[in-house]
Amino acid sequence: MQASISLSAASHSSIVRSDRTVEFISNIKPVNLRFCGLRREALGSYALKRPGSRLVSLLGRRSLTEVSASLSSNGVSSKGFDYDLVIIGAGVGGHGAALHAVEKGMKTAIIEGDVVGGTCVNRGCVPSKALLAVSGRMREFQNEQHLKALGLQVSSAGYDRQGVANHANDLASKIRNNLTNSMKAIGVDILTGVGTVLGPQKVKYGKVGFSDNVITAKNIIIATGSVPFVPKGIEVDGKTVITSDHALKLESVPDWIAIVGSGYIGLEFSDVYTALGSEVTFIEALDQLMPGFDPEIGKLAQRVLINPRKIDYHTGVFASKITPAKDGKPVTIELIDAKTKEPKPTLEVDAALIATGRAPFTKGLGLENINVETQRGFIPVDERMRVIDKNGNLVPHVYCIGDANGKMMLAHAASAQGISVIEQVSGKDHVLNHLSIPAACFTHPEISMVGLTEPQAREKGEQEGFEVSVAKTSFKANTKALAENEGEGLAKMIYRPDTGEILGVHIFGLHAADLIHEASNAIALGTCIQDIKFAVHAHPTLSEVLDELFKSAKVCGVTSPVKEPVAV
Ligand SMILES: Cc1cc2nc3c(=O)[nH]c(=O)nc-3n(C[C@H](O)[C@H](O)[C@H](O)COP(=O)(O)OP(=O)(O)OC[C@H]3O[C@@H](n4cnc5c(N)ncnc54)[C@H](O)[C@@H]3O)c2cc1C
Ligand SMILES: NC(=O)c1ccc[n+]([C@@H]2O[C@H](COP(=O)([O-])OP(=O)(O)OC[C@H]3O[C@@H](n4cnc5c(N)ncnc54)[C@H](O)[C@@H]3O)[C@@H](O)[C@H]2O)c1
Repeated sequence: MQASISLSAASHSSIVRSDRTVEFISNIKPVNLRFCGLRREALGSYALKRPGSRLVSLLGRRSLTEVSASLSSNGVSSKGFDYDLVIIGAGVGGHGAALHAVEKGMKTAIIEGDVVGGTCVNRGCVPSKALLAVSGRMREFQNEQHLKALGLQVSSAGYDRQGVANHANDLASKIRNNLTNSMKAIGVDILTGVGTVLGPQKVKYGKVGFSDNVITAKNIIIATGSVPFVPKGIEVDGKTVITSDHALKLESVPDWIAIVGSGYIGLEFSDVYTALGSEVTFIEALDQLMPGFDPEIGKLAQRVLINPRKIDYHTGVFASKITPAKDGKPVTIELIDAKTKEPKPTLEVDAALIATGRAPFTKGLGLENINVETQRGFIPVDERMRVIDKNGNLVPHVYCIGDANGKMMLAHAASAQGISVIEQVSGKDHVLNHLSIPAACFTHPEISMVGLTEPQAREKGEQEGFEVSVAKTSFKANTKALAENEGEGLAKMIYRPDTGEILGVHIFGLHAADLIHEASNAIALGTCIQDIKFAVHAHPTLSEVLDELFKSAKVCGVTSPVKEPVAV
């Protein structure tokens, strides 16, 4: 990206928060702009033409000179402190908090003990989605019936394992660089080493074996994330018994792999491995596969994502001991019944992927210095991410966000929690509604959800004395889905018929991960069904699945507040 003349390099880039915004900056070019010179007038005139843009909101509040000055430096710290904010951990949570803090004028530092980007960028969302992009195409190219229905002929589908692995690795490097540059450009101090809390406003950091640096900060955010959880008795060798950290490198594609745990990681990797030719055996401790999903969606997902594929499964069993392959012997998996603890027949497979959840990473953090005890490893926080000590009191000026607090182990939740904390420390009370945060599993087709499942909603309804209704629509009636020959899918909304409040939405089908946002935004903004049902959707699009869903809900006897018509 190029620097501007009237705005400094730092200030120009400071507007960059995501790839989309980078594009937006580049898109300014046609409006009176000669790169690499983003002239003041150009920026001003563009800003006026695009109401609602980030530039307009910045320029609307302050003069361009002020914006330029404040954006080109990383704030000035409050009196008596080295920084306004120190963040421990430069994963997506820490990154989201850092960017928002600088925008709010805070002098900010972020401490990272390993590589910038944390789990999501280096060992999670990013490389896994690169592998899933490949598995989606392989699946399509191998599906003769599907191709025939579209009138297509593909002679044969194949892949180069190292090429696929490189795609995942290259994507992670690219996003890691973007993340690092976005912080450097706005002057966030990226400090290298392990961070340890010395007190509510004091942190040390440094490389092991070197002398420590002590810094003070008005506020501290702990954002140290998580690592794979490996149950007792399971020996990981990184080759034949692996976690997602190893699997993402795709060093091999085993003929037969057991996946222990059928949550997000297990399910996404089953999609990757079966598309690349492996046979999969699921081992799941609970009585059903995908126990975290809405049961009806889970059932449909099993019918489409499990049963027709080379996948078998054992539910209600624990993997009590797993021994890696050695001296020509296969991987052995000893199983016990999850309830009775009776031994079950031992499995012998080529490899095993352990996908049994994640453990918070709080080692060496110095929590004892602020009188904090973890709970099952997680750092206890209240609804504002304020850390709670072992006596139940709030630790002043210390917050914890992301996987380390265990509220919702998702990348965008970590980042949203970080932004929420910054809002609070800059004087605006803010509580994040976790029931409005969407989640998605990127299988083919995808699964997405927001809010409560049907059983959770019914339980809440019983406790609080309200009725619960369910509306459903199928992808089979959607023109766009049928044009793509992808009519297998269901959208389901759980709602209150008395008020029109949306309690939860679950989608299984093509691009479900993108479709969920209309519902999650409605929940976040408190939009009721009787209002959203009049919103117009372009035809033919998959979004009409949700349009149908909203229209098919039966909200009784409620009228929304009358809104003044908006003149256009
Ligand atoms: C295979 C896989 C796929 C995933 N896919 C998705 C997905 O598609 N969508 C989604 O929303 N989520 C996904 N997740 C979950 C997502 O990756 C996490 O929720 C997210 O990374 C959490 O962010 P965080 O900032 O809390 O922690 P992390 O990303 O784990 O970052 C924490 C950082 O802190 C550093 N650190 C730790 N201790 C210290 C210390 N004492 N001093 C200095 N630095 C320290 C670590 O090195 C790390 O860089 C996936 C996870 C996995 C494993
Ligand atoms: N697309 C996404 O958003 C995405 C993708 C991957 C991971 N993640 C996040 O990463 C986290 C970890 O994912 P995950 O799939 O490892 O965890 P998970 O909690 O989603 O699923 C773990 C599964 O393993 C089972 N299990 C636990 N111990 C077992 C044992 N000894 N034997 C047999 N089964 C056992 C559990 O019953 C559960 O079904 C999740 O919280 C998720 O939010 C998100």
